[in-house]
Amino acid sequence: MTSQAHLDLLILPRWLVPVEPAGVVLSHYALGISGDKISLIAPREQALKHPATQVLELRESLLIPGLVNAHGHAAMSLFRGLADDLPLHTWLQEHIWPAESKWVNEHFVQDGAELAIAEQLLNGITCFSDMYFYPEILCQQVHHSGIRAQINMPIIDFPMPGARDTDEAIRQGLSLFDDFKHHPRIQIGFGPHAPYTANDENLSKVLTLANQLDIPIQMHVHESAHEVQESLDKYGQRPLARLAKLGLLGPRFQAVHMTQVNNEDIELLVQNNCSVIHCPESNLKLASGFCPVERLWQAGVNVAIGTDGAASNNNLNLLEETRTAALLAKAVANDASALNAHQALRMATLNGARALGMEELVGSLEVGKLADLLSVNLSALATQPVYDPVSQLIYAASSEQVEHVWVGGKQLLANRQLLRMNTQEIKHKAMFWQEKISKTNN
Ligand SMILES: CSC[C@H]1O[C@@H](n2cnc3c(O)ncnc32)[C@H](O)[C@@H]1O
Ligand SMILES: [Zn+2]
Repeated sequence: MTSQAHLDLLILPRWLVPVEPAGVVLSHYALGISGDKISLIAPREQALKHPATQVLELRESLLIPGLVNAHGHAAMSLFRGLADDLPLHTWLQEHIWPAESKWVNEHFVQDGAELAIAEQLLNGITCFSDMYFYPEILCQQVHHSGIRAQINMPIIDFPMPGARDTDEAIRQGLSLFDDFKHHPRIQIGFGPHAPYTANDENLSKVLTLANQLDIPIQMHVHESAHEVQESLDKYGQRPLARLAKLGLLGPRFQAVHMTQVNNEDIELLVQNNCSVIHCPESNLKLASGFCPVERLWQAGVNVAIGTDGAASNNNLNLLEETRTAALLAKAVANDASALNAHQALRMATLNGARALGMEELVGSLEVGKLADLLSVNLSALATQPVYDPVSQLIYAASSEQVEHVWVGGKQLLANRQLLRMNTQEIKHKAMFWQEKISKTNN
């Protein structure tokens, strides 16, 4: 587990959980970073023989791969708390879509994305996937903040902020791809919103281009029973079966939500090697339904975790989301052994990276992978004593215990301080939007 490169940083945590191999907890190991990559994982005493520019001793901390938030709508953080306690369709059609058509512009997306990126870094998220209007603005924010992201070009059958129609949105997606195809931390994908907002013709166009460019497709699918019934009435098919017939399903297809799942759906997901992105808190809050995580996992489907937007969650806290996923999986499967703590951590890291097509780059602590990682300080009373640090992380820790975060070897959070972002400024901008939106909404 070593290479001969000079170490820019040697981290000495109390525990190191690489995630791959599965279930391993290394005690008194060290991790070395050279440039943007992990170049050493070795027992502490052996690692200390390597010269390093900087050595960081973390006596009571756990080092893990960066958390991957596999689905969200970053800019919607500015709508956090605007419309609560509503079912999905009322929330979306009577509150969120009207608010978006009124408020969403480049400035909104810039300020909302900044707020979301800061919150995500504070919560140990090193990579996120997003689907929202003005994706070019989000790309700029990702570039400046240092975080990693997959940014999916939104496609929807009606006019949306920033694009008059689908053809314009697709053209913008192609130019975004051109602008960012060599960026070290940004990957572009397509984000057709949902089966009920994308017609066959537009989906076929997206598919052709995604195949040509070899880029992913992320879509809300089977989020509610209502969606499935509407599709049966209109097309005589469940949405997933319709997407399969159109040829959309494949290893680059990310089905977000999947709360309505029968055996034929599982068969389609397995045959096509699709990923499912589970958003338990959004599904609970909007009363959308329950994703059968254990059945999917047992069938061999790659299941990752997403927060969804802060307007339906209402935070971007992947550690909390993972805990909810672990607890909910047990209740849904009626089996306390479903989704154990180690599997839950894998879902929040390596499975997320795999869903986004980044498995070769990030998602686990392995020599040669990019140095996307975080330390969690387990010294708090709430995480004592430590029999198994992964159990403490998933079932007991708060994200306030996330202490340091690195993306591509660059430290972005140090002792809970954001190094490249100004939290006061971000807060003031959020308050400005809240005042502006409240004034006309009341
Ligand atoms: C095409 S940009 C994204 C679009 O999706 C909306 N949205 C946010 N959360 C959800 C959800 O859980 N289901 C369906 N649509 C959602 C968002 O408001 C944008 O309009
Ligand atoms: Zn969503």
